[in-house]
Amino acid sequence: MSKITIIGAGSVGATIAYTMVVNGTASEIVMIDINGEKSLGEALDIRQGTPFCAPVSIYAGSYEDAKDSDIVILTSGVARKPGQTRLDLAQTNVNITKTIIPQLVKYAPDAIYIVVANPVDILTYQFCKTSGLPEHHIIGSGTILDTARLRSRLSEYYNINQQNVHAYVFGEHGDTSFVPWSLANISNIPITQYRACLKEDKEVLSPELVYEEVETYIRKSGGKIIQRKGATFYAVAASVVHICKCIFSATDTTLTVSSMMHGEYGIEDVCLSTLTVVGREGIKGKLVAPLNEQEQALLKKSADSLKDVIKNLDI
Ligand SMILES: NC(=O)C1=CN([C@@H]2O[C@H](COP(=O)(O)OP(=O)(O)OC[C@H]3O[C@@H](n4cnc5c(N)ncnc54)[C@H](O)[C@@H]3O)[C@@H](O)[C@H]2O)C=CC1
Ligand SMILES: CC(=O)C(=O)O
Repeated sequence: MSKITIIGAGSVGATIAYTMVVNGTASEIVMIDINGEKSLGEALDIRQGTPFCAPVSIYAGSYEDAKDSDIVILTSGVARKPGQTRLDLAQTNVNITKTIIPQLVKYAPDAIYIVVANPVDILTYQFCKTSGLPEHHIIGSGTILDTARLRSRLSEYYNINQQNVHAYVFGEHGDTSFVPWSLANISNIPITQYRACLKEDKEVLSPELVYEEVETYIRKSGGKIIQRKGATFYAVAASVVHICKCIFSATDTTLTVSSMMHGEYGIEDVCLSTLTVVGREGIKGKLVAPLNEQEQALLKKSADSLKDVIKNLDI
């Protein structure tokens, strides 16, 4: 038996719920939204497809229904408008989260929390600082989505299975994110050497991969999708459901998710994404993977940029 509560039944919350039902991720899913009609409608629509899925109870509820949840997912908030940065959203969504935290802490004090609403690193920090819950139970989805975008882009470029691509996006889920290319490899071959190892396909891969272009593509992906269809929700839903699966499977898994820094890479008192081990109890630890000097400086820059935002917020 596994119970998940989703706060916010908008595009992201509803798509997470749907993805979970189709994947059989949980046996009970509660959807809570300030707009009760919306959560009722979404839960009903998803429920009517359940005869074709693994048994699941999915319903719209109130905070009381979050009781005994294993995982609570926070997607409530205002979404980015075209042209708006994630940080522009900060105080608005901090204020929304402020009203929600006391109710969640009251009914689901033992749950593992996954923060998805933006700006995700700031809201994860707010959750850590103000909820009183253990930090290892608070996970921001962070750059798991950016990492998925990177892996899918590299797999397209090299025409290779995404699962063979091991590359990560670190830092803020936002404009100061970056790829530590020194860690990136395909099937254990450092990415810088991979092209030279290819025998037949080199000509279809020209021009050569330009790392900066890939990073820009990743950073701009969310904004470009929002411009085209108004919101992003499929890839983030797949990413969040993957985090839940890692938790339920109790198999320790490395993910780039956001959590409180405590001196790793000399950074503290801010939440951002580095390689993190996630297991049944939430965050099990962080891997301080070796970064070169330039990468360490980029991580520090990302942390400083988040701290600059935090100091101007009323959390
Ligand atoms: N971390 C990530 O990788 C991603 C984060 N997001 C973020 O997720 C959030 C949700 O995005 P969408 O679902 O597209 O937005 P949406 O506008 O479709 O849904 C937000 C939902 O939150 C609800 N809500 C607002 N205030 C609430 C409150 N006080 N209590 C309960 N529910 C409340 C609204 O009624 C609405 O149904 C946004 O902040 C967005 O930027 C979106 C995509 C990726
Ligand atoms: C909306 C957002 O944060 C993203 O798609 O990256």
